[in-house]
Amino acid sequence: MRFTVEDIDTSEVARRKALYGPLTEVVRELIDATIRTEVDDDTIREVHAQVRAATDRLRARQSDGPFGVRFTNDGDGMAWGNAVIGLRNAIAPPLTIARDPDGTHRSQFVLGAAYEGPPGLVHGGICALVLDQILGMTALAGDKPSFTGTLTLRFRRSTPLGPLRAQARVDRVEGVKTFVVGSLSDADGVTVEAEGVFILPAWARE
Ligand SMILES: CCCCCCCCCCCCCCCC(=O)SCCNC(=O)CCNC(=O)[C@H](O)C(C)(C)COP(=O)(O)OP(=O)(O)OC[C@H]1O[C@@H](n2cnc3c(N)ncnc32)[C@H](O)[C@@H]1OP(=O)(O)O
Repeated sequence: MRFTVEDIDTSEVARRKALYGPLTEVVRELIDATIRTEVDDDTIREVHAQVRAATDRLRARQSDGPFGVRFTNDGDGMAWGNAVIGLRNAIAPPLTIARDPDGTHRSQFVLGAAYEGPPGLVHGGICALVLDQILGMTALAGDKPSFTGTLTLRFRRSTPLGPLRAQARVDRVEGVKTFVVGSLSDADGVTVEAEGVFILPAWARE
């Protein structure tokens, strides 16, 4: 499992964020444009070649696997490949998840064309993805890992593509198990309710 420490300081983290963040954002836009474009065939073929060439340039030097979750000596966490919050992951919406003083975690975000299931609606698996992340981050206590054991969803009504909110809070802790509840909402209220059991794995227990 790739939890690693990188010997870099906060200013180097900031430099990398400024470098990779805009690249990820433009690739994210490219995904949306690829779904929605109605330009002519020749333009599609030209852009295909340009994107192929750009991809080959990036691949000229790359890591031999996923990004992993890296920490700096200053304790900064870099989950930059994460499918929901990853700074370097263009398929991440991405979510910025804030923690209230009472421990509730919240996020406001927009899901566009890349997250469609039924027409105009968010794919159910994407609802699960977002809720797993926010419930999982809510379950984290200090530097202890916490893995999803069970995630239960109730889809109360369809979730429209567009601006959304998610929130989560710890319901209770029983030994190595943290029970978290949360929801996904649109402007009219809750669309999906979630309950999760997050577990400190045996290999991480003292
Ligand atoms: C800003 C950057 C910061 C960086 C910071 C990192 C950020 C990065 C993001 C973090 C947020 C990630 C949010 C996504 C979270 C995932 O996506 S995690 C990935 C999906 N989950 C998995 O892959 C888990 C796979 N399963 C496993 O690894 C193991 O089965 C588990 C769940 C760890 C449990 O195994 P175990 O440790 O051997 O557990 P075990 O000792 O048998 O049982 C312990 C207790 O749990 C119960 N239990 C066991 N399995 C289950 C289960 N599946 N369901 C319910 N209860 C269970 C047992 O009954 C037992 O209960 P008690 O007897 O204590 O009452």
